[in-house]
Amino acid sequence: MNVVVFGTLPPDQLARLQARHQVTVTHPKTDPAAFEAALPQAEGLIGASYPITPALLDQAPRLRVVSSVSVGVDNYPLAALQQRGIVLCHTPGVLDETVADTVFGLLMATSRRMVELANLVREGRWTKSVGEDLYGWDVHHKTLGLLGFGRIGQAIARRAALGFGMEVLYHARRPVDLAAQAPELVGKARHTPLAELLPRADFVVAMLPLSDTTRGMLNADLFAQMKTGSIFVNGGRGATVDEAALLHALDHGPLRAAGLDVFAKEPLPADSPLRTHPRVTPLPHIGSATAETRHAMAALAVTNLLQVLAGERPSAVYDTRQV
Ligand SMILES: NC(=O)C1=CN([C@@H]2O[C@H](COP(=O)(O)OP(=O)(O)OC[C@H]3O[C@@H](n4cnc5c(N)ncnc54)[C@H](OP(=O)(O)O)[C@@H]3O)[C@@H](O)[C@H]2O)C=CC1
Ligand SMILES: O=CC(=O)O
Repeated sequence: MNVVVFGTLPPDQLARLQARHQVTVTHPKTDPAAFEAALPQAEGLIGASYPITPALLDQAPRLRVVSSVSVGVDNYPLAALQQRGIVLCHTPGVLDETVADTVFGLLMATSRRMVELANLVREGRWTKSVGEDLYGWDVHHKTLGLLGFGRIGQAIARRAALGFGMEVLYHARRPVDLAAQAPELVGKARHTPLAELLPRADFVVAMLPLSDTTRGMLNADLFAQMKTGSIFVNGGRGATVDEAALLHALDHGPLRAAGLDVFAKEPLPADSPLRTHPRVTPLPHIGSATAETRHAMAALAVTNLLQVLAGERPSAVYDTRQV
């Protein structure tokens, strides 16, 4: 069958596809015409970081499966896929611990001002012991408020509660049955209404998917409810945050600082104030970007695609009826 890769796969994973199917590798960000030219024959699509629109699906009448090399599915038109009976696969689970490491690292780097102080050393400004003006703030034994308590949120909670002695409050639409899903967090993480979580948390970490229900969810009202001097970290999706409201909360309170791995527009535009804000630690969307984890994601995405084209149930299918 005809498989179209959009983006790059590791050579061994590309070879798995080529052993079974006719494969066309395209790079739609730099050559959208070549990608679109391959769509009419495509039975499978595999790739990441490129929005697949209903108009693109219209050009792919033979398409049976879209396999994303990501866990987030906000680049895909869920209703249009559902209507056309096209299976959507993604990569849950294999990246949880790596993303949790990144997000917790970003939280620590932001609170302890590590990037700012590393720059001080690099720029030859380390001339004496740092004074009060450059002190950071403790992380251990503080209160963490998690927005989103799924696979990755729970992995962050384990680091916070079991490693750093933090109290963990979380917000999700439904409480999680900890005894069944995360017994190590029983008594250590608590489903908490936002009205209680936001004023109590020293660190608010958003680990939310982007959907119709979360777009712009972190708005001026929510930032205004956060504790004075708290730190906001976003590891989910940039568009869950109203960035103007975030900047206002940094400049006029209550936020002390923010650590951001994701932005409403990526790469971050040159004129975004978040790029140079002195109390923002920005990262270029590197949550899962380790050699091991990116390879595991590609391998799972290839497995998913091969399974669907073989008429089997894929290892990780996304239910496109979800919101
Ligand atoms: N920075 C990076 O590199 C990475 C970012 N991500 C992002 O992280 C997201 C989360 O991944 P993962 O943990 O695997 O996803 P899960 O689906 O396991 O968890 C999602 C969590 O968000 C909650 N949630 C969803 N909608 C709402 C809502 N409207 N209000 C409150 N809570 C909500 C869910 O609970 P409930 O449904 O009960 O509300 C659940 O707790 C991904 O979708 C992706 O966008 C993922 C990997 C890497
Ligand atoms: O942002 C990364 C993902 O896997 O989703």
